[in-house]
Amino acid sequence: MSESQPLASGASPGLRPRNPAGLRLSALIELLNIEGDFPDTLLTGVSLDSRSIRAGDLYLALPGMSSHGARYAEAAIHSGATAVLTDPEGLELLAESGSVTTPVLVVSEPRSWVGTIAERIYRTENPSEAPPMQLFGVTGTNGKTTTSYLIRSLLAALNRSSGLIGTIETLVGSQRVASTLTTPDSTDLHALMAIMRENSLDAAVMEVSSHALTLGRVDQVLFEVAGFTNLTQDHLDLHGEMEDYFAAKAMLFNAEHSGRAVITVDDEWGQKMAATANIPTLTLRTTIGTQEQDIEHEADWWVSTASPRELGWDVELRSAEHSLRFHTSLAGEFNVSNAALAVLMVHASGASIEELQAALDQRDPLSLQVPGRMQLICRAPIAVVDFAHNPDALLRAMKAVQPSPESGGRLIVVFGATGQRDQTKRGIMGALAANNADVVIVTDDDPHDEDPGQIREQVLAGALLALEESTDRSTVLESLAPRGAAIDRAVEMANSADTILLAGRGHEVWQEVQGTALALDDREELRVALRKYGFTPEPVPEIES
Ligand SMILES: CC(=O)N[C@H]1[C@@H](OP(=O)(O)OP(=O)(O)OC[C@H]2O[C@@H](n3ccc(=O)[nH]c3=O)[C@H](O)[C@@H]2O)O[C@H](CO)[C@@H](O)[C@@H]1O[C@H](C)C(=O)N[C@@H](C)C(=O)N[C@H](CCC(=O)O)C(=O)O
Ligand SMILES: Nc1ncnc2c1ncn2[C@@H]1O[C@H](COP(=O)(O)OP(=O)(O)OP(=O)(O)O)[C@@H](O)[C@H]1O
Repeated sequence: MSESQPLASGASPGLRPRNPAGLRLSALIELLNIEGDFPDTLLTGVSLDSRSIRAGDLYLALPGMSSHGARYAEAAIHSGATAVLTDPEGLELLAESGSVTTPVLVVSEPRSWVGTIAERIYRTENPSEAPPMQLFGVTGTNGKTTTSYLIRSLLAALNRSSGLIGTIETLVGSQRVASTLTTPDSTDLHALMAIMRENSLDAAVMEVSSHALTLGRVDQVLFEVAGFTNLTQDHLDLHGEMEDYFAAKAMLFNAEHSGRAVITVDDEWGQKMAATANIPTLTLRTTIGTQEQDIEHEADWWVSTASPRELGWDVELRSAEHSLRFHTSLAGEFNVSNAALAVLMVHASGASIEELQAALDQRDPLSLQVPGRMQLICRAPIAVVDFAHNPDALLRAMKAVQPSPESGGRLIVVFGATGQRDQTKRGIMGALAANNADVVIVTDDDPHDEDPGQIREQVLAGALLALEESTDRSTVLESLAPRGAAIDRAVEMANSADTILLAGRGHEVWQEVQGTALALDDREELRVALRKYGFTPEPVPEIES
């Protein structure tokens, strides 16, 4: 690859509100209930990352997993921080360096104060100029991004403006910033919400990751409606066990964080989530074709029919009293679930059935392209780029594009696994691919600092084991890197009846290898290869990522 750039790890969106109320240092000392005799000053911003500090900010020097923020206090002060809040370990580090001259406040658990402090500093000075917004929070292993885009589009069809905070991008009024995290740090999040209020947006739609819930990134954020998609294996590097992963997600369905919930109860985790939630909850069953007699009060709403139309679906969503019909252009049964959840979350926020039905009929708001999510790049062969990067998503994406036996086409899958993340999913994904595709090309995803060859070996080992155990599969297995070469190989092997699925990277345009970001966009690599072998890709959408 010719293009590369150093990674801006921990970089924040860096956007700030115009008129934050700020917080006096004396008021902060009172809030924290600590001693401190410093000249008073108004803190006008706050960050826990020295690289995004501005003049007049409070720098939060927190302990992290790889370092302690106190090590960056000098840089923060150089950038204009007027005070530092840290823990006793941070104080020791500052004393060792001896160069910090600004007021230093010390509490035992500074992380638990981040949300409160950020919320206070970024409160809008004159609330009448910034009316409150409705907040929507979506959590779950898969489907957060897609559901968030669908909610935003449905709100627009109801003439309600909204901002978006998620994996792909942050949309604030007319500004669009590429995201580095799914849910930003609490300090950035409160700043973004303040900007959205200043822009008089009616609502904000946000993805809430389990990392965010665990690390307190959504502290002091009260969602009007929280939604749950599903829970399947991922992120066990952080959470260890599925039970802990569940417990992290469950924090959202608590009165401290949310007013109401819509919970998909297709699997046992969803049912457990609904049983655990201590807020008013609507439950949703999205297994296609569920009938009223099957459901026996197990869910408030269910998908009674979903009929394929082109690549998407015509859907009927029912409750004991009501029904809603909608169309979505999104491929894959899982997108019926995402669309149904989006519709019910907007309903739970106050939109009536009649209003919703009119908007769904007149504006077709659930038909859109989410960048890198089941994105159709070519029709012959069918070539799709998808963000599936965990076992459940990969299986569902393969099922969604599986050629019919009559077509005579094969399914060719290209994917890899991320380095320095949940290693246990690698072999599982290899086995799933071997059992569901005709050709599997194992390649690199984001290896981060791990040896990419070793990651490929682990994926391949799972695939080989699955084939050994199978009596009737003759899947072709290849391992090829770099990723561009694997994509080229997939297209070289394809004929126009085949289907190619590039899974794992979706909208991503940089591949992280040993601290360097290499330019790599699956969609572009695929288009280049398709043209090279004489196929015709679809036109490139106006905004792709
Ligand atoms: C595992 C994890 O979430 N780590 C996050 C965490 O890092 P950390 O607390 O361990 O921080 P550290 O690197 O030890 O540094 C200590 C402190 O020094 C600060 N620092 C560090 C360097 C510097 O130059 N200046 C500076 O001030 C850091 O901001 C931090 O406060 O706090 C940092 C600052 O808030 C985050 O940037 C960092 O996210 C990293 C980049 C990350 O990749 N996180 C991913 C795994 C993540 O959060 N993903 C989820 C879910 C994605 C999904 O669902 O697929 C997400 O919401 O994005
Ligand atoms: N409801 C769903 N159930 C299972 N898989 C899904 C669902 N929705 C989407 N997927 C799959 O998961 C991939 C990621 O989808 P999406 O970006 O909407 O989820 P996400 O929760 O935001 O993911 P991440 O947290 O990794 O950003 C999709 O590309 C698709 O393969």
